[in-house]
Amino acid sequence: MNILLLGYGKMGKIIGEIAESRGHSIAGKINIENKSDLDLLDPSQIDVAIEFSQPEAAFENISWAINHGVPIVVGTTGWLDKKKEVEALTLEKEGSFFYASNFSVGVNIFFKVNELLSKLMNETKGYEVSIEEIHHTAKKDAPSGTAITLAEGIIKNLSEKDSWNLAGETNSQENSVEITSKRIDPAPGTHIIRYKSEIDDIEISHTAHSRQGFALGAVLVAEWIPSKKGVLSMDDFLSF
Ligand SMILES: NC(=O)C1=CN([C@@H]2O[C@H](COP(=O)(O)OP(=O)(O)OC[C@H]3O[C@@H](n4cnc5c(N)ncnc54)[C@H](O)[C@@H]3O)[C@@H](O)[C@H]2O)C=CC1
Ligand SMILES: O=C(O)C1=N[C@H](C(=O)O)C[C@H](O)C1
Repeated sequence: MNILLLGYGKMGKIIGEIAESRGHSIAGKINIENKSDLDLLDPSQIDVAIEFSQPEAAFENISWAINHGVPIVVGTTGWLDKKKEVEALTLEKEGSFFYASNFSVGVNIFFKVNELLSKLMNETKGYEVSIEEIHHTAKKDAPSGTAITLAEGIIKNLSEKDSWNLAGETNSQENSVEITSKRIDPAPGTHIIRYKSEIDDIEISHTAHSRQGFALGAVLVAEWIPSKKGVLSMDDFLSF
């Protein structure tokens, strides 16, 4: 396949290496400095775009791909206020748009464990839930996209919670899941869910040892997406 990399930073570089090692070609490597090169590309020669850039850039890149009929796999976090707009554009243009806050298989298993635990905790009184995420200091958004997905999984199942907030924010309320974001180098991504009570604590965590799992997941989805249409997610891709 011919793969366009929208964003060629830490993630884009690893994704490019994995894609080439699996026999794919790189149609272009777009960064902030050369983003006008997008206009020089022939979209009909691109099988799929993989977007790992930064929060302010994602919407424009995604719109470019959908408007040019290029299926797009998006890993950038921190732009979700525009997701509904992207979904509407995807349906209007009959395009293919895939977003995941986290492409690693391990984290997607962790998402399921989080949902199961929150269902069990909904039947149990006396525990207060919270989320902690730890990432490298170059990360631009907080909380992480993964922490938001975890909070959404809890809110879906725990009847006493209907929102989330960042620790220290003034909108903190009893019905809100508190998320603490820590920035410590070189952490590629750690997420911890805690249920605390006077009697005991229950804790589950996922720790990425490198960016390899995120990058491989994005390439595997890119190989899968060209024959698919619509607004897609890890639930469509994974069989569990
Ligand atoms: N969903 C997932 O599994 C994962 C998501 N991420 C997310 O991916 C994004 C990128 O992460 P990193 O590679 O670590 O960041 P990075 O800062 O190393 O790279 C971002 C790159 O985007 C480029 N960029 C800026 N504006 C652009 C534009 N208009 N068009 C194209 N490229 C542009 C920058 O030049 C930079 O090279 C972040 O939002 C991060 O949270 C990171 C790891 C896993
Ligand atoms: O910025 C990162 O590095 C990561 N971002 C994603 C997120 O915001 O959840 C995924 C992963 O944790 C690494």
